[in-house]
Amino acid sequence: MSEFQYRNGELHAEDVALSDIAAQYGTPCYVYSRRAIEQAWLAWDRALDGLPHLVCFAVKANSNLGVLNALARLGAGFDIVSGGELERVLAAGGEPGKVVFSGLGKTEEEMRRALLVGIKCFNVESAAELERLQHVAAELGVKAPVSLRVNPDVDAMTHPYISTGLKENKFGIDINQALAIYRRAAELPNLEIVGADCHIGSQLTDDTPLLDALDRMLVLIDQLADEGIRVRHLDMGGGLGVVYQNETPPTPGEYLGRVREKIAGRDLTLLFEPGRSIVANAGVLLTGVNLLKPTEHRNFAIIDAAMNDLIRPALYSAWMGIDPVRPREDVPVMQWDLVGAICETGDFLGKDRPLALAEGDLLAVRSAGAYGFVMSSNYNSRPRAAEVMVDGATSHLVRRRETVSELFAGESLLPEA
Ligand SMILES: Cc1ncc(COP(=O)(O)O)c(C=O)c1O
Ligand SMILES: N[C@@H](CCCC[NH3+])C(=O)O
Repeated sequence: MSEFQYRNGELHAEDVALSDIAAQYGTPCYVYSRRAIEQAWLAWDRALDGLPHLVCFAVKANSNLGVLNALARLGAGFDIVSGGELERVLAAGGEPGKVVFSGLGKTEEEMRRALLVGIKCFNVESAAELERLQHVAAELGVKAPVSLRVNPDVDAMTHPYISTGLKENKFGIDINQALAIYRRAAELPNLEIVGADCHIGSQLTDDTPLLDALDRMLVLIDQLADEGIRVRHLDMGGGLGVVYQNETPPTPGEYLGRVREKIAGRDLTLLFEPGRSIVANAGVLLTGVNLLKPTEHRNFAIIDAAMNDLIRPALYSAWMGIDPVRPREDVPVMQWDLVGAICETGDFLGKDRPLALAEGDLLAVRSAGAYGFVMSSNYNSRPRAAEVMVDGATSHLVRRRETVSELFAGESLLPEA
């Protein structure tokens, strides 16, 4: 059940009215529900009950320290893709031994830091990265735990920008080359092969491609075993879709039930890296209506959030639900384009939405907990929004709104002539 519900004619986050949050922290503002985040992670964890497993939240989906801290307290693992994400996990109280490091461009410095704090595994995406990791681990005199991220060449049937498991995508090691690169890894003295992994794309609304990828990974694991290379864990990445509009993705329980059948009888620890399915529907972007501009052709509602705050509609033509915080009946319903104040025609959060609007109204952009704030920018020198975590009847500011002077901190004027 959503933690964002109408009560007494007003949209609430858990037990807090969104209008109170807007009054206290201003808009635009991201609002997360701690209960929703916890329930979503627990749904994954409980569906794997009885199997050795670790559910590693994909930090890229939402890296706010408050969000990571809530998950760390549940015992979550974390999937990171940069040194910056590693530092966030550590600052949020995450256990380094539950961190897997994905990403195709790890630097020596990032590898060194991850080895020193003792992460669980490096998901290696190329032969060149393997050699680099060997070199860094040798310098430190340690063994690096390694899994190869395999590109299984399956079509995730999702938006092309978020499909990652096809031969033509830049991610992972071609499944046909995986055996050879595993053999090489087995020869390198400062590497220890611990796993195999893949991630084929995001916002998958059907689990057939995920299960096809699983079949391919199991064949590879058997081939490796025939060569005496034992893989202890299989990491199937993230990718499970959520409902934005009228999609019908499987629940984690349904998907993992099918995974369970396929791996029955195997001595394998299962890892997953869900991002969106943990946080998307645990967050909204709260925004105010700044000005109304009805024209002969379109009706524009200029809101105080823009594509710099939430880029999904502009970047992927993503549809996000947009609801009034306090629905009103004193003005007629009209078709509105909800646009930001940025100088780009692509700066909209929704188009053709039937809404009854007046200046000063508050709107909630739904399903904004994943790939929302993390993809925000300062374009048009706009300070980034605040982030608030609701927990029952209380709210905590988990990131304050940026100030304008922070926008140019670190920049400098030219030297005197
Ligand atoms: C390697 C990796 N793991 C996990 C994820 C998380 O994916 P999602 O948010 O779709 O669950 C991604 C992003 O798609 C990814 O690239
Ligand atoms: N940013 C994308 C998902 C990217 C997945 C990252 N591997 C989105 O909002 O849908």
